[in-house]
Amino acid sequence: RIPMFRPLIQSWKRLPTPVAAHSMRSTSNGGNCSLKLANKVAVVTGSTNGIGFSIARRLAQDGAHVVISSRKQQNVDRAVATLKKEGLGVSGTVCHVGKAEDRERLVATALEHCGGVDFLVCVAGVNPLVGGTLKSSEQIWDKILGVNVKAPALLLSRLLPHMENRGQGSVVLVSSVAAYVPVPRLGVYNVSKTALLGLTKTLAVELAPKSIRVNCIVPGYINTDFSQSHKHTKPNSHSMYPPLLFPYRVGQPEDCAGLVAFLCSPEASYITGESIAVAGWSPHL
Ligand SMILES: NC(=O)c1ccc[n+]([C@@H]2O[C@H](COP(=O)([O-])OP(=O)(O)OC[C@H]3O[C@@H](n4cnc5c(N)ncnc54)[C@H](O)[C@@H]3O)[C@@H](O)[C@H]2O)c1
Repeated sequence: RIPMFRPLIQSWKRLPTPVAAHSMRSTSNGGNCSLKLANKVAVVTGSTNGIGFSIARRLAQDGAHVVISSRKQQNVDRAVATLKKEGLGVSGTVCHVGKAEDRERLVATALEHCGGVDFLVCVAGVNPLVGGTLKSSEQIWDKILGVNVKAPALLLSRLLPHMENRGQGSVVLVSSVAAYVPVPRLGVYNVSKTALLGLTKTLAVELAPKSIRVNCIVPGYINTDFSQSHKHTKPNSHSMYPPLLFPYRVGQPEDCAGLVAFLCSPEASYITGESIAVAGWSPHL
């Protein structure tokens, strides 16, 4: 009825209903057939450490083949070896997401090993400067926006034809609560993570006709190397940060991984354009 929504409605008709999603789980196809992401392929950027590694492990535990990537070969080798030892289906390649040739190699690796891609999870993110927005050089702006915002969109544009071929797909971006409550001295980083909320909404609308869902997770303080190096931004250590509702514990990478696994699963087949906080806190309060 409303022309703007017609492509969305048409594409939703092609998404599996909850009943169809349930029957997908009982499809018999190899040893992992009972796992909800069996026969699926996931590309995860920034996945040799921290939140990305935990997401890679969880998607693989749920039956997906996961293509691991980050900037250094030795880190990729270590992450792949660790997960293979756990009996999980993973492969890997070096990919600095800010480099076009690395993004091409990541796409090529996924296609070579797996023949297609169902999920893209963009975890890689940087904050090379602790300082105010207006004190940031053009180089800093380019680096932070290039890696955190532009790279997920450019990588997805290369993967899109291969995701479309699979019939349906799921993309998950990784923002930060700094998008809702700017952390003082993380100026441009705050801006980049806010931009990801907008990118999520725009891509969700643009890709719905292709049956690809786009959602965003919004971590709070999660215990990783990255957060250790930004300790001064920890909640409750700064009066401007919103109070945690679960002050007795710190967020763990696995808290993010569980949500990503859900967003990629058939159970989330009617969810798109959402940004969900994993923060022991909610921006809706
Ligand atoms: N840890 C937190 O408290 C927290 C909170 C909010 C958001 N985040 C976001 O979560 C994401 C992951 O953070 P983390 O805490 O797991 O960090 P981490 O430092 O533990 O891991 C980051 C991973 O990204 C990789 N990486 C960094 N730059 C890259 C690049 N240019 N190309 C490819 N890979 C790259 C690293 O090699 C590493 O594997 C980031 O986008 C970060 O902004 C983290």
